[in-house]
Amino acid sequence: MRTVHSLKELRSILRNYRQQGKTIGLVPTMGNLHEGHISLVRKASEAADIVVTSIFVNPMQFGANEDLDKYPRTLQEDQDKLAEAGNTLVFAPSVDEVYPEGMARQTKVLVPEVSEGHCGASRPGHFEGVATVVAMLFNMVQPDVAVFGEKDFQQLAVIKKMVRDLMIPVNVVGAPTVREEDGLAKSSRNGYLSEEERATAPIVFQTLNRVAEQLQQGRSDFQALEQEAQNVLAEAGLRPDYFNIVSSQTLKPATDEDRELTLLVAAFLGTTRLIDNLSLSR
Ligand SMILES: Nc1ncnc2c1ncn2[C@@H]1O[C@H](COP(=O)(O)OP(=O)(O)OP(=O)(O)O)[C@@H](O)[C@H]1O
Ligand SMILES: CC(C)(CO)[C@@H](O)C(=O)[O-]
Ligand code: BAL
Repeated sequence: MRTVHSLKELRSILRNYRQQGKTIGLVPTMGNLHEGHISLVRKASEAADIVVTSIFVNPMQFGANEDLDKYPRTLQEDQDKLAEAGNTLVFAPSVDEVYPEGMARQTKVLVPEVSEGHCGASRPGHFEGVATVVAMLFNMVQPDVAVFGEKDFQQLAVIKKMVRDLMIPVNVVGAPTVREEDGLAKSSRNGYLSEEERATAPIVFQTLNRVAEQLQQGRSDFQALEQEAQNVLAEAGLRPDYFNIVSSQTLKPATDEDRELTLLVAAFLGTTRLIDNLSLSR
């Protein structure tokens, strides 16, 4: 497995693979890899001949008061895990390589409707940063297939919409959320949790499951359920950001007609912001 830092080198290696008729899979990440990321690499390697994992902590998607500076950067450990998982190439560009003119750039990718609400409301500009860098990664790597985690449900919806609207020739595939034994969704940010916070964190997935059960038992007073869920989280010591019951297709508030529902949640535990989601049919 090789690691490259420059776009020039990346393109030259990929040109070679393409000439050999190989298909290319891309797994975009911000590094500090865990089993969730590795499951995406495995999925990509089933769908394509060679797998490129990008590791880039993208400044454009972080808000001014967010954790850009403290976000864990662990390239050596990440490389070891990727080599073991059968990854072919790591692309780990510097900020200057991706943004040679700095952050005051002209061209941005906006995916308005699907970026509204949920994380889009709490993190203004976040999905603009995500869509822009993912569009750039698609142009840099020109993958046949790209794999993203369902843990970031709204992000996956934004990327799918962007690809359709801009007719980017890539097959975007979602992969299920990998969890700890107690149900907590694996996330690089779990590393910020104190021992006590880590013990509390599974309440997020437990609450998703409890609300899903109630929906399946026929409850359809969505707003009351959302409020109850927020109360449960608050009583456990979290600060809920949102708990929204939405149509899985549109991510708009659920209506009685919707059969496929997704529960989206974000909550702070201390200063750490956890997100999770659960989809159900009824
Ligand atoms: N537990 C997980 N299961 C499956 N995919 C995941 C999981 N966690 C992250 N991913 C996916 O990995 C890709 C890279 O995500 P990222 O590097 O932000 O990881 P993360 O652990 O979610 O980090 P963060 O804590 O910053 O949200 C995304 O497509 C994301 O949805
Ligand atoms: C898709 C992504 C790599 C873009 O920076 C990031 O948002 C992430 O890690 O989910
Ligand atoms: N996992 C999504 C990237 C972010 O939180 O910035």
